[in-house]
Order: sequence, then structure tokens, then C-alpha cells
Amino acid sequence: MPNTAAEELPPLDVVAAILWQADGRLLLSQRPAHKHQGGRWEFPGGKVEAGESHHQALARELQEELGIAITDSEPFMCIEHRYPELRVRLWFRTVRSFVGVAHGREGQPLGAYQLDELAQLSFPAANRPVVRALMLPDRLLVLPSPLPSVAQLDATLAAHPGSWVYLRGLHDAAALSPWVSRCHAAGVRVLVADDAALMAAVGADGLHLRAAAAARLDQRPPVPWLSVACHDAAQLDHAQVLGADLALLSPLRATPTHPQQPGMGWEQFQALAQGRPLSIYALGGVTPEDLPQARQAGARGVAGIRGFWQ
Ligand SMILES: Nc1nc2c([nH]c(=O)n2[C@H]2C[C@H](O)[C@@H](COP(=O)(O)OP(=O)(O)OP(=O)(O)O)O2)c(=O)[nH]1
Repeated sequence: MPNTAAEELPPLDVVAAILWQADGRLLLSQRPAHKHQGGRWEFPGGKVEAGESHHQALARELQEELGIAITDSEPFMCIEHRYPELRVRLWFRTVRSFVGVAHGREGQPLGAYQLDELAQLSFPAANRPVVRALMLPDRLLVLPSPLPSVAQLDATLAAHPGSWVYLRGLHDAAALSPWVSRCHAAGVRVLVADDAALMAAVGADGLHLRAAAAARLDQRPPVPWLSVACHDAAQLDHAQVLGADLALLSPLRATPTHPQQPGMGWEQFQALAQGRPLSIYALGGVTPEDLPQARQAGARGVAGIRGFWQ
């Protein structure tokens, strides 16, 4: 029987902090045993009260729960999740600095963790996509055609530290291997199109499915990172069914290569992207300067060619 009580109620709006300490570790707290999702680790925060902005709610919660003061926070991701007993809409916000010594004012244990330690912790189910998202980059560089020179690649990787590269347009091991090696030498992760066996053969980090390849699948291929090209809600739904980590949602704007395709614009992007449990990248006429706007619209990051390559 459907859980009608959960269907009828609007989701509970909750803010939660991706709270970076000065030492580069994330500060987490453990939910008290008697509360919903008790005993699990959480990003500190709580329910948004009537009339509060998300930032105000987060500032109040962090003061109440951890005894710290914040002046800034920025949107990181929004995830809607249905627990059997309630629906939550979690507004994760990044906090890079705070004043005060964090301590569990409600007696809750706190912990500081490196990103690569998070996988060992038990989180509420709603948090899984955000834990994955934290390991993903803000910027995804799409390999242009014609191919860039090695000098161009090196300059571009240096200009966008922490980004990943989608090795678009290369479909055999001989063509891919030098690019994989060059990117890995720079500490950059790479995605390969459509073919999981080829991805593994060249030692790439993940698979990017073009829309037609995604449509042919009904379950996730066994890859460490899965990205899917999407243009509408049905394709995003399918990306979720596949358990994708990333979706490249396009076109945000019309581009010189596809001038006949009108861009969806940020409003439509937000309507499609916000609340989904995967990291969505805005693609199509997007530049790195669009990142703050993209975040407001529910994107994890920005992807593209023009505006990214040196
Ligand atoms: N703060 C927080 N809540 C989370 C996370 N993940 C997740 O599913 N939740 C859920 C658990 C709860 O159902 C809800 C948060 O509600 P809460 O009860 O902690 O809110 P609150 O601090 O305002 O609590 P209270 O006033 O009732 O004591 O969101 C997370 O990472 N952080």
C-alpha cells in the first residue's frame, strides 16, 4: 500500500552544512540515538523555520548545535528524499570559515574527516549522493575537436585545478591512452565514452554515456563513476534508474556548433535539476564564470569546451 501520509505532506525543508575546517577536513556530527536516523553521521543543520532564508536557518542551527558563528554559506546541492516515514528536501550549503570552537552543544559526538574517509561512515540514505558529489569536481572539461596540442592540454589543466576531463570523440585504446596518461600524470581524472570495457582497458576513471547509449541500458554498468548525457526530465529519470553519479544536462544556451537548438536557460535548468540525487553539470555555452549561477540553479558544476580550453 502507498504511504499516503508521506505523499500528502510537503517535504520537510532541512539545511545542512558542508563544513570545512581550516585543516581541510569536514566537520560532521552524529545524530542523537532517539532522533530520526539516530546514530548516523550527518552534515550539521536542521529544519528551516518559517520566514528564514536557507543561510539564516543554517547560521542559527550551527550556533545552536555547535556553538559556532558563520557569516557566509553558498549552495552546494539540493536533494529530495523519501524515507518511509517522511519526505525531506535537504539544502546542502558550503561553509568555508566559522568563528568559535565547534562542540556538540546537545551532547552529540563530532568528528572531522578527510573526504576519502567518508565512505566508511554510516550516513542517512539521503546523504549518499552528496558524499559522492563531494568527490566530484566543479568543472568538467570536454575534449575539443580538433584535438588540442599537448601544450594546450597542460595549460588548460593548470588553469582549472581539480577538474576532470571527458575524453570525447576518442573510441579506441590507441587514441585514448596518451590522453589518459597525460591527464593522470597531472592528477586529473578522465571519463571515456560509452564503452565500459574500453574504459577499463585504458585505465580511465569513469564512463560517460551519450544519450543513445544510456537508453540501451537498464542497469548500471560496473564502473567506478558513471556519467550520463541528458536533455530532458525523462533522460534524467533514466540516469537515476541507472544509478548515475553525474548527469551532463544540455543545452543551457545555444552554441555555435548547435545554433538551431535553443538553450533551456537557467529557469528550466533549475526546474529539471534541483532536488535530484545526482550531480548535474550545466553544459552548452556555459563558461567557468557561470559556476555561481549554476549552483543557484541546482547544478553541481559546469562543463564545456569554449571558455574552458586555453
Ligand atoms: N541535519 C541533517 N539532517 C539530515 C541529514 N540527512 C538527512 O537525511 N537528514 C534528515 C534527518 C531528519 O529527518 C531531518 C533533520 O531534522 P532534525 O530533526 O535534525 O532537525 P532539527 O535539528 O531542527 O531537530 P529538532 O529541532 O527536531 O531537534 O533531515 C543531514 O546530513 N543533516
